[in-house]
Amino acid sequence: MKSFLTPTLSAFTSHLPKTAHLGLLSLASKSFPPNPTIFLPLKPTTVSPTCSIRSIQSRGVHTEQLTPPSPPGEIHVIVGPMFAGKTTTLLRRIQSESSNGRSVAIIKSNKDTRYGLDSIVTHDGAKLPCLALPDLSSFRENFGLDAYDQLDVIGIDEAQFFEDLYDFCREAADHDGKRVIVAGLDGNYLRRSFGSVLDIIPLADSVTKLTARCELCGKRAFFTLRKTEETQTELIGGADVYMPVCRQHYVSGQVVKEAAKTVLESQNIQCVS
Ligand SMILES: Nc1ncnc2c1ncn2[C@@H]1O[C@H](COP(=O)(O)OP(=O)(O)O)[C@@H](O)[C@H]1O
Ligand SMILES: Cc1cn([C@H]2C[C@H](O)[C@@H](COP(=O)(O)O)O2)c(=O)[nH]c1=O
Ligand SMILES: [Zn+2]
Repeated sequence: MKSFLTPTLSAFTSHLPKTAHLGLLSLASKSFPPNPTIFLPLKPTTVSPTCSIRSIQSRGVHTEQLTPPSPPGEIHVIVGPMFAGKTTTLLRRIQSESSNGRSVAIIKSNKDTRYGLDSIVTHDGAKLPCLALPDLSSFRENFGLDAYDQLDVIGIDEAQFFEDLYDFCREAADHDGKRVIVAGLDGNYLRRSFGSVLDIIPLADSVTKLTARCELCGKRAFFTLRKTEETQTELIGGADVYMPVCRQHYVSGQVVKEAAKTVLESQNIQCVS
């Protein structure tokens, strides 16, 4: 049977290097040499159509539906507890893409104000410039429509804070041909799915789950224990509020927290009565 998905239009061009977005790239290269070389925009090569637009139309098929998008992009997801090296891994991959001559940009949530809004910073202090945004849908406009078109790779840090993660990643990779590298927490302090990070797993080319070291025994840590009493899901903080723990110490840590809560509550009741 003949497939309707056979390439038909010259828009199926080879995946070519694009002009770098010099603004961000030159900023980035200050922190991460070597500087990528200048790109010469190459002439797109075309694939001979196997059937014309008219022949498709004459079969009563909407051409817009068949108009091929940009060459397919990719989605790579990096998850794990806090202190596992997610941001470090994201920075390294972005740095490597940039060194290979690709135009890159990094987005983080503007909810995380720990290190200012113009850079993403690891727990070790390594950093790269970024755009801090309330949502991902505002990225194209903030970044500039032309600059967006030239972009090859988009890094997203603190992905758990973006509600529109799924739609953005799907559009950027499937339609706009971008390579999207996403880093975020898969689980919150209660080990429940956090934001939309797990929702994008079915969209992903690759998923990397990193581990930290348990702060109490040094074994591999898969979870993040909140050390404080707060119960809201989103609570910005670092080692002052959270620690990475193994399964055994997550369970015992929660037991200790529950016991402390019970004691405090009973003391409050005694004080009031
Ligand atoms: N309990 C901890 N407190 C502070 N820093 C830590 C702790 N455990 C590990 N680190 C440091 O944090 C680094 C990872 O930082 P980062 O890439 O920002 O992690 P993530 O983005 O996963 O939170 C590790 O290489 C280590 O040096
Ligand atoms: C577990 C957990 C974390 N957060 C916050 C705390 C930090 O601001 C970020 C995670 O940063 P990292 O780069 O992964 O170290 O998320 C939260 O709001 N709620 C939680 O349950
Ligand atoms: Zn442990």
